Amino acid sequence: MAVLDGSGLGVWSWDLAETEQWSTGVAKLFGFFVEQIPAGTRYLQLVVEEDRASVEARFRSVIAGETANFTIRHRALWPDSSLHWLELIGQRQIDACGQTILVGLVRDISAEHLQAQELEDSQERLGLALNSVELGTWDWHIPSDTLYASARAAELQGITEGSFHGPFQEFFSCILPEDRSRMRQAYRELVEGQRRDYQVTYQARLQDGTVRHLESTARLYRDERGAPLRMAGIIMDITERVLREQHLAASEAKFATLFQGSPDPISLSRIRDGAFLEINPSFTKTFGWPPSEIVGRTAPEIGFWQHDAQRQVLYQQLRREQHLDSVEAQFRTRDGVPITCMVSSRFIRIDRQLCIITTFRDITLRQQAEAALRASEAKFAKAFHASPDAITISERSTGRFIEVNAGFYRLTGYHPEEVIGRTATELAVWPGDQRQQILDLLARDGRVSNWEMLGQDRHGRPKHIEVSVEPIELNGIQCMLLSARDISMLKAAHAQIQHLAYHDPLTNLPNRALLMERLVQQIALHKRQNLRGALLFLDLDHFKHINDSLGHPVGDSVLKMVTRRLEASTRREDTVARLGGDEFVILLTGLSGKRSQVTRHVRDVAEKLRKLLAEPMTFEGNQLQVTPSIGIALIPDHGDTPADLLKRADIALYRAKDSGRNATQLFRSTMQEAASIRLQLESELRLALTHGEFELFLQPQIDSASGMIIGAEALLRWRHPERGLRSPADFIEVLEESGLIIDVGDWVIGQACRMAASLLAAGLVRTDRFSLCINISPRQFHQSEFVERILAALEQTGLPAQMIKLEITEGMVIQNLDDTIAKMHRLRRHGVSFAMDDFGTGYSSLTYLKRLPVDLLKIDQSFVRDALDNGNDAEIIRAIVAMARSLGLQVIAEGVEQQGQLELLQLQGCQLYQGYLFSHPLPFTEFGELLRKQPDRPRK
Ligand SMILES: Nc1nc2c(ncn2[C@@H]2O[C@H](COP(=O)(O)O[C@H]3[C@@H](O)[C@H](n4cnc5c(=O)[nH]c(N)nc54)O[C@@H]3COP(=O)(O)O)[C@@H](O)[C@H]2O)c(=O)[nH]1
Repeated sequence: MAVLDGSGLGVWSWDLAETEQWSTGVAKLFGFFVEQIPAGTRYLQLVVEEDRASVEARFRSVIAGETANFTIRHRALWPDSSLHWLELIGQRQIDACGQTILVGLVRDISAEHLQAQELEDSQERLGLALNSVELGTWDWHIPSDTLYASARAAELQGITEGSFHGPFQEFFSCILPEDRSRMRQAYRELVEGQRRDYQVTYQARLQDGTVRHLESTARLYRDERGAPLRMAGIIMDITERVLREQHLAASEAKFATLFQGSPDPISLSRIRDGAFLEINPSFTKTFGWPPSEIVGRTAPEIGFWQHDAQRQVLYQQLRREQHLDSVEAQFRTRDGVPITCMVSSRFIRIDRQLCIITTFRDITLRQQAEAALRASEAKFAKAFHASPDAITISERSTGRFIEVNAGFYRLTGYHPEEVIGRTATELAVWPGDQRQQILDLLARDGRVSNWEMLGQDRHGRPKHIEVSVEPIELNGIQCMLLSARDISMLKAAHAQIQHLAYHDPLTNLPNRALLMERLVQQIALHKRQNLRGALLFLDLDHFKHINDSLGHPVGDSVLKMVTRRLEASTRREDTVARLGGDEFVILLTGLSGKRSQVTRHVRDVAEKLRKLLAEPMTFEGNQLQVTPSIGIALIPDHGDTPADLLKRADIALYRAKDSGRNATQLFRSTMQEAASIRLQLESELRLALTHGEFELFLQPQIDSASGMIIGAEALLRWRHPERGLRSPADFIEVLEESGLIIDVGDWVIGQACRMAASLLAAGLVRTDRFSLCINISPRQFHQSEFVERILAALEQTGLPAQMIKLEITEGMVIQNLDDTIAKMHRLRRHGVSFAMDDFGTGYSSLTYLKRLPVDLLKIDQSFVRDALDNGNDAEIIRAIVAMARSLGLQVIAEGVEQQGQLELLQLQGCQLYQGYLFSHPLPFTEFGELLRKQPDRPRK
């Protein structure tokens, strides 16, 4: 007992007969010496009042036999008022007397209790702290797979009945499958020592179906062998944070999408140093800088702003107002192109840096468009007021004038102030329903272009107007912009042109075009009505002579007189037309009856006309007589097209002329054949030129005094593939009439020059002793570039100009004397000389011969032919020779076939000659041979 007392323990016993025994130790444990405890003091009396009932209840339950052993903890208030915790560990026993007693050992557990209390307090505080941050705790005993989780942890895991005690799997059963493997992996790594801490986030699906985001952090404890023993950790609800982060991420994604996808340029720049942090693709597209060239640099560095002062002003405004909204500013692109933008800016904090986000809207094009619009409006106003045309703007519905220009005054005589507010109807500028017509056209086509109308001015004077109308909208009112041009003069001019196009200016008769139109109509009409008609093709015999000898004014008067006579003797329904020159056509229409009757009638008319025209005319006191030749074609007998009828009347006319002129001739089909043959010849000649069937023969010209060849005449030959060599006498006329003589003549000139140049080069001739005569046709000579052609041929062949002599005829000269003389002089200046061919057969006028720069006269062979028998011809030869001598000209006779003719010529003083007597025209090589045989031929 003393041992127990010494160790601070006491022994207490209580027999239920009310006797309690205390050891000294027990008394001490209650703060007394044992002798201080009065006899009969009960254990319960020393227990603090608050614990007494529970201690007693416990005793009673033991006594009642509910349990044999008991441990009771209670407080005891010591006499010094200090409170102590005691533990009574006892037992129900049966003593020797067979009585039930309670025996117990008492010890002071105040220190233990305090410790436990402190632990409890500390746990409570921890619990409170964890609860306050809503953390749950868990502790897993790994070997036994027993997990303890706080109520909060359990609640977070979706377990609602307070704290959890059970297997690990059960606790974490609510984790979504996709997170489980991550948790396992983290645990594995923890166990394997790859990581020190275990921290996983996962999602737990709660019973109501909602998902909660949780984060669990834990530590692993190992036993002394290092095997996993325990894992303890906390669970935290991070749902709000995750959702916030997700929201933030979504918002950032949205921002990034907007930033990247914005059609407007956006930049993000840092306030601290003004450096660009980011730009979007549209910025690059608009301003040209890629991010790599701009990020980290400032606007002034890259020269972004056109005016740095503007940048500073706007920055101050942004600071003041905290925003900039659609402010206009001027920038420059990477290439220095100025751009105007509307900018909007905001401050924004990114990564704890204060930045400015700015959006730009390029309005350069808009501004340009606006400027263009303003310019266009100004131009329109200028064009409106300065236009020579009358321009009006009027309301479409009412016709009221809103604006008119000065041109309107010029057109109508109305001043703008008299017009504005009034309608076209009131002013009667568009008589009738013409305005309505315009409106209808406008409704149908959307616009009116070049529409001809008849307007009138304020005095009622009619005007031909051409209008164009465009619909326009002015201040929401549908209007029309009408421009009107006075085309009265144009119309008159057009009518005049039309008249001129269809009439001959000299006689005012219908011309060929009008005749052809009328013919077309009449042919159709006659066909329908089974009528007949006739075409009389008429020309004046030798009219050219009148023109040439009496001059063009007289010729014109003759033509006018002929016109008057023709018009006077034909019906109104007939047409008298002039085709040109002295060619007239009379179209007789509406003839009925048999062909023979009509033929007779037409012949009579033609004969009457012939006689009428053949009557003398008096001009300025001089009497003149012209006779016509008339060819007749019957409609429809001689053709059903204008061209056929005209051609056949022409053929008949040709025949009338052929038969001696001053005659009328009705077309017959046999005449057509002759015309066809001529046509055939023309086409063959055309081919002959392209096929190279033409040749030049040379006929020597002789000086009878020396017997030497002093020149030659180049004469054309056609080597026909079937008909052999043909003389130009057979075809020269066709060449002339068809115009082919131009091309053939060119060939002749070129070939003659080549031949002469070749003879010269061969040393067969000398420049000063030989000239080659080339026949020139009237048509050739009258080409405007005739001189140039001759000179070109000389240049191409290198032939000295004095070696050619151009043969012209009197008729050719007389057609246009001044032009002829001018051309001859131009060629003469280059050394070309001229021979007058067939002299004596035409006018042989001394007057013009004196003016012409001719060198040689050729006596026509017709005089030479009969000179021996006909004294008259011999006399003519003598006169020509005398004339040549007096004019200082050379003279040569052609067609000399007989020695007698030559002697006569020599007797008359003509030494030079050409003719079969000496030689026929020869091919080039033979002519060369002839030259070679000359006794005194020039040496090279
Ligand atoms: N525009 C061109 N006219 C040319 C050209 N070549 C010839 N002609 C002209 O053709 C007409 C016919 O010429 P052609 O048949 O050659 O007759 C010429 C001589 O062959 C012929 N002649 C010469 N000597 C005699 C003779 O002794 N007796 C005789 N009966 N005839 C003879 O005379 C014609 C030459 O005449 P002319 O020109 O008047 O000197 C004729 O008008 C040629 O001019 C040509 O290239 N271009």
